[in-house]
This record gives sequence, structure tokens and C-alpha cells, in this order.
Amino acid sequence: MTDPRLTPIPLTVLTGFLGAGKTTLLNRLLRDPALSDAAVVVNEAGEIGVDHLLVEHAAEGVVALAGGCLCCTLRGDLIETLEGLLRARDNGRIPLFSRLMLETTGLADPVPVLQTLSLHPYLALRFQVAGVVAVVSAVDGAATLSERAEAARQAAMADLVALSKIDLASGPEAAATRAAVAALAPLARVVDAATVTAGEILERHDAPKPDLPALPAIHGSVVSVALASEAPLTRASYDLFVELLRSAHAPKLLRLKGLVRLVEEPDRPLVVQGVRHVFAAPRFLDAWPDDDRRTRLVAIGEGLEPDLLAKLYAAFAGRIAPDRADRAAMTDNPLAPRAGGLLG
Ligand SMILES: Nc1nc2c(ncn2[C@@H]2O[C@H](COP(=O)(O)OP(=O)(O)OP(=O)(O)O)[C@@H](O)[C@H]2O)c(=O)[nH]1
Repeated sequence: MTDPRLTPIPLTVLTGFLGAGKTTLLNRLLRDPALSDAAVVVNEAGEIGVDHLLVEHAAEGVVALAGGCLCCTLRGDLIETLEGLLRARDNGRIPLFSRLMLETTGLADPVPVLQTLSLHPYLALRFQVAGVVAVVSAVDGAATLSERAEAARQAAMADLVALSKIDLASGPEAAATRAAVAALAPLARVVDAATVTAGEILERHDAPKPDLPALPAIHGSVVSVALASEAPLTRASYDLFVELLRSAHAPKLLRLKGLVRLVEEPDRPLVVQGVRHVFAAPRFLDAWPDDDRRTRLVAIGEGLEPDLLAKLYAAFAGRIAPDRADRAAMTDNPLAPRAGGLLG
């Protein structure tokens, strides 16, 4: 019998522009038993990774994080991550996963990713690319595909295009997105990201791919800015910060995401999800996903100025929470009774 460790592992590349809905789709798929023994690699842009914290995998599931350059050239971190996963699997340190889902960054050029997976001597032996799934937002897909070279290349290399946010899109928006997808990826199957099954995603796809050369650093002037702070923010400070960020940087801002520690709810993080000017209603996770309880935000945008953003953030993150100030004012009040008094 052949050693199961040596059978090539089917690998599905999940790509799509910033905020298109890759993690949302992945989380839904990971609830399907067909993916119960899948490992997940999240390739993240920027210094602070938050995406992997938002992937809801089963407790024993394997989620690895590969950081790196915004455009993800798969040279460096991602290769090391994949090699490390194989080593850990072969040594029995992690479960013998039978599939790999690789979520690329929203700015990834998928061409070098696919080239490396088929040309790297060891990775090509151990993995078999089963398909490329591109998530495209039905709301602004047509504009994104025409304005962003990365998004167009992601769709062009896809075997299957999953249209997300159909629930939010108007009829004309969805129709324009479908037309733009059909022009770029005429052979790809187009499905609804909200209902596509794990089986459809995982089946082996062999749609011929256009012969595109890899482009160097096509993300151009897109910058990723990481903001983090130890002290919790008040809800009011957070809301004001986001409001100012939106009004001052809206045209440049492509994505804002992260976890926020609030004074009012320090034991569970607020999840922030903004895609261009559209911000989802913030929701709380039940608990912090790891030991790091700092507020961690990542802003990605065209020509963002990291210093300006950091100063804006510091103005709010550094502010003393009003409830503490009130308390201090009461305890320091010379007229208040001392021991056993007002505040004990
Ligand atoms: N209404 C609606 N919202 C969606 C849908 N898909 C994604 N979203 C929302 O869009 C935002 C971005 O979704 P993500 O899944 O994080 O997008 P992503 O492609 O993983 O983002 P990056 O990794 O930053 O590129 C979140 O607020 C999601 O809840 C959808 O089909 N319908």
C-alpha cells in the first residue's frame, strides 16, 4: 500500500480582491464535513495579521499564517510555511490533513503562486493544484475588475468564480459584474458564494488558463498600515476614529479590518470590517482568539500615509477613558468621605 503521506495533497487556491469575501466563504466551507481534515494557510499582507484569527476552524484544525509582501510572490514566507506544514504532517506533529486551502492576500497576483506550486521541485511533488477559486463582489465587481490589475488576473486564472454579496447588489450591479467576469474568465464556472457547496469548490478543475507572465509588484502604491495599542479604547473614541478615517481617507482606503479592545467590553474583541466606504455593523467575538489582547487594526489603501494614520489613531488610543477620569475625580475629591466611603 502506498504511504498516504506521499500521495499528492489536493490544494485549492482561494483568491479574490481585498474584502471580496474570501474568509467569509472559507468559514462557511470549513463547517462542511468534506473539509474537516483540511489544513488552511492564510497569506496575509502587512506586519500585523488578523485574517488567520478570523478563520473559524475546528479546534484540531490546522491554520497556518504566511506573512509577506502585499503582492505575495510566494517566494519566501509562503514557501517556508508550506514546507513547514509538510514536515509537521510527515512527522505526525499535526494531523494528516488530506487537503489544503490556501487563501491568498487580496492583492495577490495568482500567477507566481501557481507557477511556484507547479515548478518548485518539492512543493510540486507533494501538492496538486485542484483548482483556483476567485471570489468577486457582485456589488462593485465590474469596477474592481476594470480598475485593479490584481483583481482581473485573479478572475482570469480562476476555474470557478464565486460571486459574493449578491444580497447587497442591485440587479444592474450584479449583471455588470457577471459580464465583466465572463469577459475575463469565459471558461470559469460562476456560482453564488453564499450557496456554493464544498463539493463544488473541491472538485478537480482543469479549465485552461491564460498564459500570463507574472508581474513584479503590481500593487504599486498600495500601502498597508498596522495600528496597535495596549490600552482599551472607549466605544465613543473608536467610533470617532473610524468616522474621521472614513471622511479623511475614504477615496484611498481599500480595506480596514481588525480586532478592537473596548473599555466597555475588554473580554471580547470587536471585529471591524470595512471595504472601501462600506463598513459592516461591528460585531463581538465570544472571546479573544489568542493571548494577544491588544487592539490590532490593518488599513490598506492607495497612497495612505502611515505617519498621518498613526497620529490620528494615537489621538484616540492614547486618550484616558472618561469613566476612569470620573472615578479618579470622585476618589480625589477632598470632600468625599475617605475609608469605607463612597467608593470603598
Ligand atoms: N452581505 C454580505 N456581506 C458579505 C458577503 N461576503 C462577505 N461579506 C462581508 O464583507 C466583508 C469582507 O469579507 P471578508 O470575508 O473578510 O473578505 P476577504 O476577501 O477575506 O478580505 P481580505 O482578506 O481583507 O481581502 C465582511 O464584513 C463580510 O461580512 C456576502 O455574501 N454578503
